[in-house]
Amino acid sequence: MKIFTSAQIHELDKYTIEHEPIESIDLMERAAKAITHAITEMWHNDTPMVVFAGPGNNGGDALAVARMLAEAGYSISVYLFNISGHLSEDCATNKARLTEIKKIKEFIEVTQEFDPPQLTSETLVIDGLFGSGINKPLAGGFSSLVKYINASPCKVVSIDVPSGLMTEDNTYNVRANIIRADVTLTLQQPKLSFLFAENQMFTGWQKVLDIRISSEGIEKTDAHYNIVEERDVRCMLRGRNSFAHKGMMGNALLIAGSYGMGGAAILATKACLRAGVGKVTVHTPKSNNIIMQISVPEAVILPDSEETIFSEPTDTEDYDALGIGPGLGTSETTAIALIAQLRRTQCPIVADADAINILANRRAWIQQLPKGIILTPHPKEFDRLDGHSTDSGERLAKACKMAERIGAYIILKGRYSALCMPDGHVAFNPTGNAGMATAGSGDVLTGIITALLARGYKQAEACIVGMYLHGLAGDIAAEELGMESLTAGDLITYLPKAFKRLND
Ligand SMILES: NC(=O)C1=CN([C@@H]2O[C@H](COP(=O)(O)OP(=O)(O)OC[C@H]3O[C@@H](n4cnc5c(N)ncnc54)[C@H](O)[C@@H]3O)[C@@H](O)[C@H]2O)[C@@H](O)CC1
Ligand SMILES: Nc1ncnc2c1ncn2[C@@H]1O[C@H](COP(=O)(O)OP(=O)(O)O)[C@@H](O)[C@H]1O
Ligand SMILES: [K+]
Repeated sequence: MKIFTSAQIHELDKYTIEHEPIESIDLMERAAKAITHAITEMWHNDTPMVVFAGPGNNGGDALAVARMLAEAGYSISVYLFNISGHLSEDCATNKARLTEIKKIKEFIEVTQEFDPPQLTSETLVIDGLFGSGINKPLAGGFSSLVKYINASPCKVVSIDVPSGLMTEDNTYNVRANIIRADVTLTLQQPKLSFLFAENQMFTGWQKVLDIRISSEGIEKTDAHYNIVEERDVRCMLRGRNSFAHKGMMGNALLIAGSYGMGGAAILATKACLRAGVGKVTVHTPKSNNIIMQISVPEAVILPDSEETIFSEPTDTEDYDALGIGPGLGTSETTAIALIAQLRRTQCPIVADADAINILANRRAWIQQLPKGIILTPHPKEFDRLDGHSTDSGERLAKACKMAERIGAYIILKGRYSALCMPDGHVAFNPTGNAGMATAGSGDVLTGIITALLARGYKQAEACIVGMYLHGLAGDIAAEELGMESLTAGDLITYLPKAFKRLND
């Protein structure tokens, strides 16, 4: 699913109006119907409702929704903020339509002074102050109103966007002046900023309402941001030839584990095998040899000459992919070996965890990484690599720049892991859940992506399929076990079911 910027949303609106064709006011009516329907499904008609409408089309939506709810028997008070004396055309039309009907409890047009109504825990506030047209942080009277609503015990449903939240970049926004909604009913597609962890407190529960924006327009518009969908992943999955033998299914090399962190190597190795690789070899310190042999008898172990750390690069000629980093440690010897390893490796690489931490301590090296390398940092690891970011938006922008600059695929891990590609595009992964916030989950992802690379998936596909399968395994595990007790090992156990669900 493409995620458009507010400028693109505005253009697509216009495209739909021209090409469907549909009058602008009728498109607003369609949106309002969808919003009203969603509200009536969630709140009974004995809920007292207060609508706050702004001067633009978000306010227009709110006025149309107020009319529809009043006609459905809800008790509605409406405050329309017309401070500058100018309403958008469709907002003005909806004001006229609203004032024609008798069923509204009260309609107040605020032009100067505003005496806020009491908002009790029974009240539902419908927030239609500002939507995708906001162009600067809220201030003055609007910020006071937002603070008043946020401090009240009422429930809040926001139309399209919580008022005050920018659809993309909130780095310089004033967080106290953004509505904290319980529910956000967003039109057509989630906005980019909804995918960032720190904005969940503003959007609350999100529901996307289809308002039938021109599919032709959507098709024609290139989006930098996409949310991966199951059908995309199904198309990318490779089948198994019935004559397949292990030599055809990829030969993977993992370099992982140090003394005390052998578990990371075990998790990555097991995940690699469960992701369908033909053969996996694990280069790990001597002290892990027996542990590995016992834990993963399917793997070949290549013990390092050192007892407790990775110290010498391996020849990669025979391998189809390298996964490096889980539990590796960051000692000086390991750092030198890692850099030598990256320098001599010819096959596709995924570098995670301590491999990233080592690079963060030697930033000059980042520029020399092999083209097409996959890096899988969590937010802290990325900050170590590229400096502190104020928020997820800034971090994503930096990751995109780095991916372009060094020709890498960077997966910024999180609720919606973001794959930043060298061509500037970003794919967000929708699967996964909070049960996966447990040590070792990332090692499992590294194992999966290494396997897919070894099986011949191109970098972008390996990342997209890998992220999706990893999250889906977590979702199926959570369906059966609940989130609380989930461990990284469960992700491996449920990987077969994830594959099966996608293959069926
Ligand atoms: N395809 C779509 O997405 C559709 C969008 N519609 C609605 O239209 C909305 C967008 O409407 P608009 O583009 O009119 O924008 P908004 O209604 O979000 O706000 C625009 C108005 O707010 C003013 N403004 C912006 N930032 C401000 C600030 N910080 N302080 C004070 N005033 C500020 C602008 O000057 C303008 O008057 C969407 O959010 C949605 O609710 C629907 O009506 C129909 C279809
Ligand atoms: N709340 C969540 N929702 C979805 N996925 C999550 C969530 N928390 C963690 N994950 C996933 O789990 C993995 C955690 O990786 P990471 O932080 O590197 O863990 P570790 O270093 O312990 O292996 C990432 O792939 C991330 O996307
Ligand atoms: K809003």
